[in-house]
Amino acid sequence: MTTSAGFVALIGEPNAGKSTLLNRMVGAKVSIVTHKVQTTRTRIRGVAMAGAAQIVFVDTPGLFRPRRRLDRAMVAAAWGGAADADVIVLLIEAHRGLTDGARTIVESLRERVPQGVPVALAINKIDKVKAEALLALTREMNEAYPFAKTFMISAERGYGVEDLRDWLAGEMPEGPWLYPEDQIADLPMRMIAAEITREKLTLRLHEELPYQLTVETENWEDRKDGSTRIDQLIYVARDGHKGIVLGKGGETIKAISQAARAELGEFLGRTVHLFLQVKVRENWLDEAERYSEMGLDFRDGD
Ligand SMILES: Nc1nc2c(ncn2[C@@H]2O[C@H](COP(=O)(O)OP(=O)(O)OP(=O)(O)O)[C@@H](O)[C@H]2O)c(=O)[nH]1
Repeated sequence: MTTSAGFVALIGEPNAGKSTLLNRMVGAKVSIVTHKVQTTRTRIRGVAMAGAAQIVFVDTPGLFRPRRRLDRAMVAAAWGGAADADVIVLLIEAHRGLTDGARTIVESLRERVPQGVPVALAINKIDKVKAEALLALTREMNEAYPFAKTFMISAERGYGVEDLRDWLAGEMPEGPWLYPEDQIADLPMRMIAAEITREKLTLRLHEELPYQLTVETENWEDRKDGSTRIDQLIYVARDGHKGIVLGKGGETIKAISQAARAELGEFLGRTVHLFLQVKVRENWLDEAERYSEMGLDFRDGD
């Protein structure tokens, strides 16, 4: 059997459905889906098998106009992933069409994609629009960029996802697999656990706050009785935020902890004891160490 393996970068505006698509192709929840935008901070990878081909997905943070330093690091990470990939998939939303944001990404594709790297277009959320609209959008997009192929999909419902995966499989360069077949994600479990807690925080807290906090898994202990103890630290930027995260009488943090523990337990298939601690770290947004833990490059003076 001739094996093949390679990297696929999924790019698109925040909320395009990258995480949903990745989860579907990989078949396990490694990337976090929420209704809020800009939730993906780290370059989360998943590995899908299609016949003799191994497809390693790089799920990039949403590409948007960078303002703050953290935003800029996220965008740099997103393009970093795309530049290393064998294939790039641009995901857009069918009902939103060629938005200003999508146009900006297309312009960047022209500038940044190395020669010979195919870019496929995946028009997602086709469950939201009529067929005529799709044809017009396909034409418009292909006039804007020479896409190697166009797919119409619904990541949520699974339409067209298999076609996309099979095509990607065919594009993978010949070579040995990069990961053992049974290993679905190379993302360290600690990071996944931190992402799950951060998702619960994002869902529970409002507006600005979630972007100013980060979660780290400090300790992981698989116990003999079949349970796992996980200790995590939640860093907030201000003293006032700590009170918000804890809530009255600790109600908020308790609810977050319960939700995260339940999901972690389901994910790991074992009983989880989760211990959360909130710490104020005024300058965490400017600390290099926090960035590398999120898998991002910290550029001083940016
Ligand atoms: N109707 C519909 N909704 C979808 C589809 N795919 C994804 N969604 C929804 O779109 C929202 C955003 O999806 P995500 O997968 O989190 O998007 P993302 O591109 O990873 O977003 P960021 O992490 O912010 O970059 C979620 O509420 C999904 O349920 C689809 O095919 N149809």
